[in-house]
Amino acid sequence: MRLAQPPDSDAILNVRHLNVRFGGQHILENISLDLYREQVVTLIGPNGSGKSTLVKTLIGAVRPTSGQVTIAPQQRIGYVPQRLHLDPTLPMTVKRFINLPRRNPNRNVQKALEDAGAGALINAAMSELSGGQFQRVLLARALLTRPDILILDEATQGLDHRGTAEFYQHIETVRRTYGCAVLMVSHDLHVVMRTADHVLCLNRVICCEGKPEQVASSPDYQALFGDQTAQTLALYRHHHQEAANVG
Ligand SMILES: Nc1ncnc2c1ncn2[C@@H]1O[C@H](COP(=O)(O)OP(=O)(O)OP(=O)(O)O)[C@@H](O)[C@H]1O
Repeated sequence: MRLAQPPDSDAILNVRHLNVRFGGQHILENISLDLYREQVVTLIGPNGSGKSTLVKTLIGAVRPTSGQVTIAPQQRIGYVPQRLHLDPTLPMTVKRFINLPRRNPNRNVQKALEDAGAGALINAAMSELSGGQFQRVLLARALLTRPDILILDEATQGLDHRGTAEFYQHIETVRRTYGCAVLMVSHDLHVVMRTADHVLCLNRVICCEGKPEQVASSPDYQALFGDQTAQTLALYRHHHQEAANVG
């Protein structure tokens, strides 16, 4: 049972007893979480477990049936969606896209693109970008607000291993440069184990949470992710052991 907890005043985002129903269906049930400055929290869970719905509730795109989402005053949110479809016949440069719906000073646009690892793409056509380049442009767009909280909904979907690894390197650089908290949905368990400070495993309810290693060895997590878990965890332990031996 999850006990009622008061919001943590050090957190920059609090969720308390959040419930979302669509029609008669309970999609999210009694979700509570805290996000702290510079913390990386990763949300994992099987398909249809409510990850995107939770993210959309946090950014205000879905209204909860009950419960609270509280964001500390003056905290700005940057959001990188799972996917964005643009009409490929629409002639649009990266610069034009990134200035929708509002124009930004050129130096801000260039800086955001550089921070997202897309500095050379400002005059490229959106329709000619690779999947990885496209996602970096979406990241740059989210950075224009200089976010305190960066929220990413499976931003590496469709990227290969290298593209995924590169994208998460940019996220790590961004977290350090902007000092922002990161909340991301990820299916890539290797990335989760390596990069997250805190993992939330969602399956309508939060079925387990904690440091990556704690979550990976939890029976609830293993019931959801099975063998993949054992392999990921073994690799994670191996790397950490090696790092400890070197250090
Ligand atoms: N607007 C909506 N109206 C009705 N049902 C919805 C709506 N949005 C999502 N759902 C349902 O809510 C459930 C959770 O969906 P959600 O997209 O949040 O899951 P997810 O964990 O992000 O899944 P995936 O890993 O496949 O992206 C699904 O059963 C989905 O069909």
